[in-house]
Amino acid sequence: MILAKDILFYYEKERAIPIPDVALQEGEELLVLGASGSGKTTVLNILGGLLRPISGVVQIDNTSIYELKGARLDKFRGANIGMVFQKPHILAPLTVKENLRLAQYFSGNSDHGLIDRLLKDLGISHKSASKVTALSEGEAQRVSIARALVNNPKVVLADEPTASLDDENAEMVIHLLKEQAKKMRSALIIVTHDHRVKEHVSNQIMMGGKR
Ligand SMILES: Nc1ncnc2c1ncn2[C@@H]1O[C@H](COP(=O)(O)OP(=O)(O)OP(=O)(O)O)[C@@H](O)[C@H]1O
Repeated sequence: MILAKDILFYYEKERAIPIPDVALQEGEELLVLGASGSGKTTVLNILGGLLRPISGVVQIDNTSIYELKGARLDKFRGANIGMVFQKPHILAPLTVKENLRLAQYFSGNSDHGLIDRLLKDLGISHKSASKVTALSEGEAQRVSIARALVNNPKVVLADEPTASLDDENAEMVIHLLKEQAKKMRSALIIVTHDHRVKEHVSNQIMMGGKR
């Protein structure tokens, strides 16, 4: 489902960032832990097709994503990879539902029933016509989860999804992320330094090599 192997990456040649090999099947989960600056965001961006490695392979569903160029890579990403960030990346002038429809539109997907199902499962159906500026942080992060899942992706990648949330919302967001990824049989990778997440995902690796 997602495989990363023998990745070499650096921003400056003399300081390579060690990138762990990853191999997850559908429905499996992985937590990548590490101190600030250890390279967690870097690894997630490499896995998500946003940052081309110097060498090595990233395969999603048997496609070597960095063999795809430009628009083909963008299209593949939209259809197969869902991303959740620390702060929700959703478009402020649009409503919740418009944001989700737009994400589907860019992937040529018109499964509007899935949008309704996700909003219901995530407990935000009543916010579907709200502008995203009118949402609480926990609600906005639930919209981000819906947006990440709206194209039924093979892989969901979450970068510090709980960092700006209080304990109650952090717990809910992790629970919902796991539950929805499992329901779609998506592989789920969360990178974080938030220790509240540790007890929720047993498959863990530490950036820098410790396990
Ligand atoms: N665009 C860049 N150019 C040069 N160096 C960078 C760039 N982005 C990140 N770095 C450096 O690469 C290293 C890894 O950064 P990265 O953001 O992946 O770490 P992180 O573990 O996600 O950190 P944090 O938990 O603080 O977000 C850091 O030393 C950082 O300063």
